Amino acid sequence: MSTIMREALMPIPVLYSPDDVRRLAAEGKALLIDVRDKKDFDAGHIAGAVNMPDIFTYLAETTQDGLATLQRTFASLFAEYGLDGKKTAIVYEDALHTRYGASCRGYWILRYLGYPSVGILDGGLSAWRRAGGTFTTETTTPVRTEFPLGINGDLMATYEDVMAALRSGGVKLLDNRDRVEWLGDSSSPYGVDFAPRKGRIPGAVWIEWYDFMKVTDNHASFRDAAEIRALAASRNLHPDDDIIIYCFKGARAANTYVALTAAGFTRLRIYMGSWNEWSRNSALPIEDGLPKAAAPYSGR
Ligand SMILES: O=S(=O)([O-])[S-]
Repeated sequence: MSTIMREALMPIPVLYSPDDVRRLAAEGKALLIDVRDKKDFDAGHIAGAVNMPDIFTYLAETTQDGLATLQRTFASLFAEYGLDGKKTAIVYEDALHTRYGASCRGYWILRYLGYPSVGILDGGLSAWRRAGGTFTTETTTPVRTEFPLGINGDLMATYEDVMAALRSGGVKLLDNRDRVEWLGDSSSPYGVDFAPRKGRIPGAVWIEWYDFMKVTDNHASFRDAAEIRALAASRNLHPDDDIIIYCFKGARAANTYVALTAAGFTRLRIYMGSWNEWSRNSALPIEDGLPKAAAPYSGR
């Protein structure tokens, strides 16, 4: 994709090309947010960027307290880093397919918190480098500001929403984790036994998150809208469907959220607690063993 994603179905820009980012930054209209680990950030980043690895590492819970903590934590971090509602927040990672969708998680969290203008560096630093973008080791000291909080609750699914979806049947569940997690051979990307149970949420269909992208010469970009719709349709997911996406902790889900939104899906939520939360609550049902290919949940 060459520049800002301009699908007619997606009027608000989400993906910003390196040129777009360079221009916005030069005009003082962007705050760049680097979601990589500190050591990677320290080794070289885009001038003016701030480092927020917590965007990727934070483990969310979707209880009332968990959501309140998530909102408080990130509103405070973003205030600390100078997000005042006027600047466009541009989130970036190494490449769209190498950090489990971390930049998309940043995008989604900012939208959930109601930030008015937020985008993702399309292709991450891989695209930036290819476009001749420069790097610096100099750090910027952000000026704390007031973060304009206004929760966009329609984007979030809680574990209770997922349970309600299992019972009512009207909502579709999309699991986009890596194959080993879907098959129940591993509980997480952090290790086979990082979480207490392996398997999947009953009735979910699976599309591995990588499949929404194409990779050429190590450079990942989202497939075009028609390909994404066709891929989704192969699992009976259609643009008007009410869909909850989950992964292990919401980053890959956010990457797929961006892909599906670009393809015209309008009723998407992310279950931000995802498998990390679900698998730790033994009262919540799982399907283990080999997938039954989205058999309906039988414990209504
Ligand atoms: O992508 S992830 O949040 O499951 S690590």
